[in-house]
Amino acid sequence: MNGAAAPSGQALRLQARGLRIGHGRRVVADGLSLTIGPGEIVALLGPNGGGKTTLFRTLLGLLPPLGGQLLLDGRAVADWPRRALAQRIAYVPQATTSHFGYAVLDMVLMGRAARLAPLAQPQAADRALALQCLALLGVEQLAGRNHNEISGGERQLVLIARALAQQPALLVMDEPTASLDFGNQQRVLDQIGRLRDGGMAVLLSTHQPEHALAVADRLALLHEGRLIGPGAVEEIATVQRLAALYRVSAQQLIERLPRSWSERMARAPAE
Ligand SMILES: Nc1ncnc2c1ncn2[C@@H]1O[C@H](COP(=O)(O)OP(=O)(O)OP(=O)(O)O)[C@@H](O)[C@H]1O
Repeated sequence: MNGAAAPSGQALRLQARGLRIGHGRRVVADGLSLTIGPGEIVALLGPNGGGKTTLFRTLLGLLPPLGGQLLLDGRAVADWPRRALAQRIAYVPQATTSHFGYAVLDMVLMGRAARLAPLAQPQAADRALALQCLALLGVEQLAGRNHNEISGGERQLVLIARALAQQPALLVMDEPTASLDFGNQQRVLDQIGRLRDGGMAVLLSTHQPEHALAVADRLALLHEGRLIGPGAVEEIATVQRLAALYRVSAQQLIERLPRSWSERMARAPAE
């Protein structure tokens, strides 16, 4: 990773133990345990409605855990001041339009908020960094455009640039390649790999198992309210497990996945 969006320099460890997640009294998943630390990419696969976003929002302190333990560097996430948390963790949500017609550059500058003194305005250096982050995603030409008047894929890239401008130690990305064309999917995956190489921790969800294979150091499956893993990709992604996860036959799964993926899974231990 070049210097533009280098992590803040502090090592980070996010740890969930026996976590129960959900909305109000509605439990979505229970008994979830995972740890993520510097310089690794953990990918999460799961069906629609399986609880990936709910888990991410809980890890980010945006939803209260319904049970279990959630610690950032040994301290409960709920006890971290929001500003300090925002200096450590950035979130790339699924792309949506905003009610306000912000310019793209201003959207990215919002990523600097936790790094500025309270009520301070962004400075030239913040603007330069924001532009650099847009350039990393190949969309610096959008800087002056209205955020609501760009395409869904462009918005996705801008949201990633905003998260990079935050210079987090952990980047949580909810389906970062959804709505991107083939080339931009590849460029975003390459960029995520460079962030990891630069020491950032990355937790991402995807509906494309081959993307997890391409970048993840460890893989987890969120299946019927339980977390399988995180563990080595080959250990976790067996044909049987993925077929059950997506409710297809093993044959359908193998036919649909790229050959590189099915060959790698073929080496996985049988269940
Ligand atoms: N705000 C909410 N209030 C109540 N239930 C919710 C809320 N948001 C999501 N849910 C429910 O929680 C469950 C998990 O949803 P979640 O969005 O976490 O799944 P997901 O794995 O991210 O799905 P997708 O892959 O479709 O984005 C679903 O049953 C969903 O209907």
